[in-house]
Order: sequence, then C-alpha cells, then structure tokens
Amino acid sequence: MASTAISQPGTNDEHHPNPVRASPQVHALLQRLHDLSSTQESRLDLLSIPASSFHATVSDQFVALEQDKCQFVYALICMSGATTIVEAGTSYGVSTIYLALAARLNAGGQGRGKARVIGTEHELAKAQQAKTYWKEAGVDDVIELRVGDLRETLKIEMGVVDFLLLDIWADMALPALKLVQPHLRPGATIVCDNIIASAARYADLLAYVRADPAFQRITVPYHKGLGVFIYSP
Ligand SMILES: C[S@@+](CC[C@H](N)C(=O)[O-])C[C@H]1O[C@@H](n2cnc3c(N)ncnc32)[C@H](O)[C@@H]1O
Repeated sequence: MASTAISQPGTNDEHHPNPVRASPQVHALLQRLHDLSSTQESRLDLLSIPASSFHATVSDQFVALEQDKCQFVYALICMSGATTIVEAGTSYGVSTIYLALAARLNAGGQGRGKARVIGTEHELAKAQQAKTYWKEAGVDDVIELRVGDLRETLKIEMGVVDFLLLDIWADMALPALKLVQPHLRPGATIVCDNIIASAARYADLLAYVRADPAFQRITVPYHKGLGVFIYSP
C-alpha cells in the first residue's frame, strides 16, 4: 500500500494550518528568522553544553522557540484573550513577534485592555537587533523590552499579567516565575519550553509548581515537551 507522507507541525499545509494572522511580509520575516535559528541550532547540541558554560557558549545565538511551538503559543493567547504578556528570555525577539501579534489581536476586541508585551533580555546586542525585527514586523509599538538581568528588570511594574512565556536558561525560570507570580491574574497561563528534555535543569521550578496546587499543569507533546500551567490560586 502506498504510504502518504505526514507533514510536520509548523509547516502550514492542509494538516497543519498556521493560525497566525499577519501580512505576507511578516510571515516571510518569521520564516527567515526561524530558518536562521534552526541553522544555528543544528550546529549546537544545547543539552550537552554544561550548565556552567551555557550562558557564554550561546550568548549570541538565537535559540528561538520552534515555529510549531510559536504557533501554538499564539493560538493559546488568542484563546485566552491575554493582552498583558511577559516573556522571560527574548533573545532576538522571534517568539515576541507572535506574542505581540496575538496580544494586539485580542486587544482589538471590545472591552479588552491595551496590548502590552514585556520582553526581557540580558544581551544588549540581541536586544538592539530584536528591536529592528519588531519594527520590520510592525509590532514595536506593543513591546516594551527590559534589557538587563531579569532578576532586576522584572521587579519593575508590569500591571496584571495574563500570560507568561518562560523561554529562558533553565536556572532563570523559577526566579522569573516568582517575580511575575504576584502579578498573575487568576486563570493566567504560563508556558515553559523544554519541560521534559530539561527536567533535570528545571528541578527547582518543577518542585515549586508541583508543590503548589494553584498550578494546574499539562505537558503538550511538542519536541522536548512544552509545559503549560494554568494559575488558579
Ligand atoms: C531561549 S532564548 C529566548 C528565545 C526567544 N524567546 C525566541 O523565541 O526568540 C533565552 C534568552 O534568555 C536570555 N537570558 C538568559 N539569562 C537571562 C537573564 N538573567 N535575564 C535576562 N535574559 C536572560 C539569553 O541571553 C537568551 O537570549
């Protein structure tokens, strides 16, 4: 019997439609950035880099959230109506474009707040380049980038937060969650990348959320596991 090739998520075909509403120019930009990131990552084995040298080894790399996960995150934000979003780990701002597009779409609805995406990035060069991509994508008005160590930059006002994306070096995930947690609205969504593959590195985060019944958890079976927590205190 002839076999039919099954397409992969993120490919945008009849089986895996792309939910993102954007112009052809923005789709082309996103594709270009994902391709750049994938090419870089194919030369690195991120999980084999020791935690002690991780920051230095990948400090100029994209390490963008994969395209299929970005599309899922976009859809989750559209479903939840989130308009205020915090991103722990922005890098060159690829995932941030999806967050901004979705928050802005939600903010267009009646009675919703203004779209606001707060990004965080330690590396100044990445932050500067990210801003040029956001301008090209036409979402720079929605994004506020906090440059520096998120353990300081997330101490500043952020309003009531609907959605938190943890796409950060594993040792920074729990500090980020703890800083944003007091601002999360009941029912807020938290997404954490690589929750299975990096489980050992996320030991502190996992112990924290498992110990608190306010976090309803599910792992979505994307590559390396995508953790989704609903915050219901
Ligand atoms: C996985 S990348 C983020 C990718 C991005 N979300 C995307 O999809 O395009 C993680 C980023 O977190 C940044 N980072 C690591 N530790 C940080 C800290 N303490 N404060 C702020 N940013 C940090 C790194 O420089 C890196 O660019």
